Amino acid sequence: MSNDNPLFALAAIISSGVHTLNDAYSQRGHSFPSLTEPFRPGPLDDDKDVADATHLIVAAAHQIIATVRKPMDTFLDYAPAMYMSRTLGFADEMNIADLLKDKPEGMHVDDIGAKIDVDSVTLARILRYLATRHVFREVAPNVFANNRLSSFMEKVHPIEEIKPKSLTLYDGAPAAAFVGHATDETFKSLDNFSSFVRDRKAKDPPFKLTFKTQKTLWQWYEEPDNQWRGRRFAAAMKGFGDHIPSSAYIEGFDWQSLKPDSVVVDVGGSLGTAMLVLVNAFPHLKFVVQDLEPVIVDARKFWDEKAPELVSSGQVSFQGAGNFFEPQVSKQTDVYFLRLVLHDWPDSANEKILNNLRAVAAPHTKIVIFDTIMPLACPDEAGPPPPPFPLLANLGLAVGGFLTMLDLQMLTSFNGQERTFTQFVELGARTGWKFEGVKPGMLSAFVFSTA
Ligand SMILES: C[S@@+](CC[C@H](N)C(=O)[O-])C[C@H]1O[C@@H](n2cnc3c(N)ncnc32)[C@H](O)[C@@H]1O
Repeated sequence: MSNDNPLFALAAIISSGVHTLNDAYSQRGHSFPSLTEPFRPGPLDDDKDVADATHLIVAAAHQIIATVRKPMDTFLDYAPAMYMSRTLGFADEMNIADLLKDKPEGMHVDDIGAKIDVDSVTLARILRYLATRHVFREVAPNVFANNRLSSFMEKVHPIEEIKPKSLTLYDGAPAAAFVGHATDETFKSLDNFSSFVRDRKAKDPPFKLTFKTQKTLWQWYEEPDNQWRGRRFAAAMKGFGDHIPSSAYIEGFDWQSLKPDSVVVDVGGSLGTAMLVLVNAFPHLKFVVQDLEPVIVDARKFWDEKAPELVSSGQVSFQGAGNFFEPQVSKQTDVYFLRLVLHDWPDSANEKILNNLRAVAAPHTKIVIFDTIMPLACPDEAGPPPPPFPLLANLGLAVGGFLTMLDLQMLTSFNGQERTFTQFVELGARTGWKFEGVKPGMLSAFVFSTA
């Protein structure tokens, strides 16, 4: 069987990847987690070899489906993908995963429907749509149970304590938080996606057009009725951040080279979760978490719980007056750190943010930017090494899938974007920052010095 043949080559990638996963788990005395059972954290969840093999399997499996399926069948799947968003959003709103928690035998739709006051026949149709796509399981006719995917949407609070729209509803529940965020404010914003893209002069993103506001998403989250949504967004961000290995932050910059008591300012830091990694690894440094005031209120609470001793010793401090479009209040800082900040804004806004930092920089100041690098779907000399034939250069759904989704999410919510390597370097050059190097990864670390 020739591996020049795309179908055989894809099948071989899947087969070899499955062997890698199986070997990795059996060497640890485990079997690969079952899709049927609820999610439990496992010893290899963050293992790099497992992640690499998984990427290849996912990229190849998706490509083999696109190859063998009749084109019309693929469009019948892709075009109505909104039902996936809507049914997931519904399951989250109705806390169905929480209702099914610890019930391996499942619940009949009559009982679920009675609990959430929804017609059981319609409910069965919704849950069957999801179960067909491996979210929930239909264990007997009209009886549904959690599986590995649906259980991952459980919230932390017991079902009887869940109150819709409460501030802490999504704390510690990143999957539910992401589902809620994507299927609520983002999904609604898509009503104006096409008109925004077709209007070449448009500055206001679909989000502003849909919600008829001049506020940014961040300012909108500060409104009393939306604060729970802002907190939900922070929970989703934290979940994403937790998937980035600590080594990415530790190795992304030569922190050890900084003198004792050097100051690192986390600009637009939200809760400052990235600083939690750095403060433990580099206790000779001081850290300041900067954001808008309401966010800093939450950040203080987060640190008071996680590491109160670092707050009382002054090693970690907070600045609520950290609007990055105003002159920077922490002047001549050693390092300004920006994680997933620049992708929220168009180039013009990024120029203001970086110019404001440049205006108060000392000659030795560095900026460290953690953001994604947008990979192309075709071979690219500036990109990562090419994957095995016939996979797409960005590994299709496995890697490019997330990044292209995030890029459109940024466009929809903020008129922001994920940027290519060259776009970052040029942005620095336009704002007085000289590119020094990049450490590529799930989040890449760009280092710039004063030009
Ligand atoms: C995508 S989040 C990234 C948060 C954090 N850096 C992280 O990686 O978890 C962007 C952050 O920018 C903050 N932000 C938005 N507008 C801001 C402004 N004008 N000044 C300072 N921070 C702002 C938001 O509150 C939010 O916490």
